[in-house]
Amino acid sequence: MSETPGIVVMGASGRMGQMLVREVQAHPRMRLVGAVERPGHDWIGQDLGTAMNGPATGLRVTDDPLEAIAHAQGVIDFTTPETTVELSTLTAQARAVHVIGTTGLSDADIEKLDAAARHAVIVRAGNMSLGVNLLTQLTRQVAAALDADFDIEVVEAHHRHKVDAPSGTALMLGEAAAAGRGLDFREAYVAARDGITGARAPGTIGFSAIRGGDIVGEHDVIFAGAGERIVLRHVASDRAIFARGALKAALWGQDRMPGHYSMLDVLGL
Ligand SMILES: NC(=O)c1ccc[n+]([C@@H]2O[C@H](COP(=O)([O-])OP(=O)(O)OC[C@H]3O[C@@H](n4cnc5c(N)ncnc54)[C@H](O)[C@@H]3O)[C@@H](O)[C@H]2O)c1
Ligand SMILES: O=C(O)C1=N[C@H](C(=O)O)CCC1
Repeated sequence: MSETPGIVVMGASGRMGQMLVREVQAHPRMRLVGAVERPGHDWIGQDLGTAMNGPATGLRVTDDPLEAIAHAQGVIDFTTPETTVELSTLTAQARAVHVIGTTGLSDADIEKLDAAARHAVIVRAGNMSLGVNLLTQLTRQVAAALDADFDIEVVEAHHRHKVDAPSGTALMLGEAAAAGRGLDFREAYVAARDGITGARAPGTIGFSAIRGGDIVGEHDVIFAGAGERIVLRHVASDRAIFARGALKAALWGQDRMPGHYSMLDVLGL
């Protein structure tokens, strides 16, 4: 294992991309060796530091992931499902650890990631923060402890630019609740209610999404019974929590066998 693995940040100009660039640059045991953006983006060919309105870094932003990954040990990828799936074959060929924060992946996308993970390490989570991963474990425990008289609802809120719903975090929490209660997640899942919906079906897990302003990410798991209600809540106020989790995953993955891992593996939860 390299003492200071070379890291590529995909989607370097994005909300998470810029946060990741700063965190990797500040990390004592990592080197930033590449920054990738989509073809046609304004930043392509520019010095990364200058593009971020700071001092020059000597690293040019590229639209060629293959070139960027060639000398990297880790790739941190918070982009789009299409980009993430395409990238997974390149990271697998390069045997680089692929840390995936991208959400909105379909089942078919995840199957493709599983195939890539036969050759290299993938660490993927809809939320890379310690707090949310701990909350998934608490959610599972509470769901297991309460009987079916407590209805389970997941409510999430994010900024106005978010393109997928329910959030990756909400899905993680819902899956944990389903596992705790012994439900089939797909059968339990109810994501939209509008009009005359009829009374709440027993054994379901409902999802509601709020989008607005600059909300970083808020999640409530509600267990609503007769006469009482338990609410498990996580509030993110700084995207750095996601970036730091991703860096931890990139380091953790360096001496692992190929496989498709989660943040629970990284954090030992
Ligand atoms: N897992 C987590 O902890 C976590 C936390 C925050 C965000 N996310 C997810 O990360 C993703 C990105 O979120 P964001 O808010 O940073 O979005 P964003 O739109 O600000 O950033 C995405 C970046 O990816 C770039 N991109 C798109 N296609 C590309 C390609 N082919 N090659 C290289 N770059 C490409 C875009 O140009 C953009 O700069 C979303 O799916 C979001 O849900 C996950
Ligand atoms: O800003 C986003 O987009 C976020 N996406 C993740 C999700 O879908 O849960 C994590 C929180 C922020």
